[in-house]
Amino acid sequence: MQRVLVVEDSKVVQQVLRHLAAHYLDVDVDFAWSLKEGISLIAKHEYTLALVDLTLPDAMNGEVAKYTLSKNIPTVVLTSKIDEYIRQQMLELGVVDYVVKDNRDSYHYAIKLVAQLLRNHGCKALVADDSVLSRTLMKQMLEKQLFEVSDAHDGEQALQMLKDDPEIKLLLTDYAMPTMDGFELVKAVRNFRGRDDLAIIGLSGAGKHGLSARFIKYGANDFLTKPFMNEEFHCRVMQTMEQLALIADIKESAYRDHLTGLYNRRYFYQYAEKVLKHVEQDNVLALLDIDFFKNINDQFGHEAGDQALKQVTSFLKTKFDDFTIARIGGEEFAVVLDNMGLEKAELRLNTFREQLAEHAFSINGEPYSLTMSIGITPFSKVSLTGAMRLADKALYQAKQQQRNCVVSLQSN
Ligand SMILES: Nc1nc2c(ncn2[C@@H]2O[C@H](COP(=O)(O)OP(=O)(O)OP(=O)(O)O)[C@@H](O)[C@H]2O)c(=O)[nH]1
Repeated sequence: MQRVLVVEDSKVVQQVLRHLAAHYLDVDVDFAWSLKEGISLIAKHEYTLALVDLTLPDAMNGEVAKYTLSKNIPTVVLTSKIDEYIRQQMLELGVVDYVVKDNRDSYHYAIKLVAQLLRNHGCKALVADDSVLSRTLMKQMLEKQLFEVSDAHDGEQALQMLKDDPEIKLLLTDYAMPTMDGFELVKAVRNFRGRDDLAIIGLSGAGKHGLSARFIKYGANDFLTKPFMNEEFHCRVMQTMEQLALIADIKESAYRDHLTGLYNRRYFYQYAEKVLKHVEQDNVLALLDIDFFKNINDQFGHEAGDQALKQVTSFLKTKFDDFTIARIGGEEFAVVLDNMGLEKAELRLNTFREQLAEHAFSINGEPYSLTMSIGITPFSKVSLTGAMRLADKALYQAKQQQRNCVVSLQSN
């Protein structure tokens, strides 16, 4: 679990940071007022990252940053003033970045920077450059931003590494390289890794006009001219990774059902097609539908119906957390039980059905019981449309029988 330490002596600033951290950071955050308090927290916990004020009443000369860095905690510094001397001092210390506290947005920027660094943590990056010096420098800079970095000495090697490791999320590539230059590399990589999946930043020496535009046309997200300032490198990488994260968020929300947070019908169809294509083993498709759900809406109102749907979702999640669950209709859910034969799946779903019927749900604070009818079918050998048709037919039969039962159907 990631953990962040914030050391800030101003009451107002700490309050603002607490508020922003609660909103943007999904990790444990500890706050300290002084170097002394910071030291005692560091003795107790392991920190992924520290955000510290450069001057504190008991540490006027950046001692807090020196201390966190000496404990190998990547550190972002907050400073109320900046000049070339302070800047150099901080770069020499090895801080990840500094944020000047000169306007209201500074704190917002600082916390968003921490959020991005936490996302970088363990994320894989690749540097492709034929110059050892340049490669080593960029590797170090990326490592400071918490990436897990590997490097390649030319385009061909980089391409192979990207083919072998789909977990690489950032590529920094020089233009001039033997065997395959930066343009060829970007073009080749974009054939199998989209902009939403891999961020690319192109690099080249100064004075090569037009390279930036060509890099971007071939599919790079951004461009840097060498030599670059530490801060420029840092900002470009951060911004590019932030865009990648935003796209991932948009994609994720397009695949989620707003009310329950489960996957939606669109995701379910794409996922199920993938399972069909790639998995040889037995899979079972189950369609689960709440019985007489309309009664809840009619009796207690739509809001209460929504609450019931959320409660059923939580119940489903506790019982099928190893499997993909989707809400594919109003009160209809689908579960793919992959790697499970029909008999075992039927047993498991029957147990679930009994447990659900005995569970005390709550509507407007009053206990309420629910049941579900379930239709299941194996679907390794039939098409998804065929499987959906069969599972739907089985569910219909379950509704026609006594409800609160599992019906299984197989294709001939
Ligand atoms: N509150 C709420 N109700 C929904 C939502 N989506 C669908 N419904 C309601 O779910 C009810 C489904 O009713 P029916 O199709 O008659 O099914 P049922 O009452 O569960 O009866 P059986 O399925 O035959 O057991 C309708 O009243 C819909 O308005 C939703 O997101 N929230």
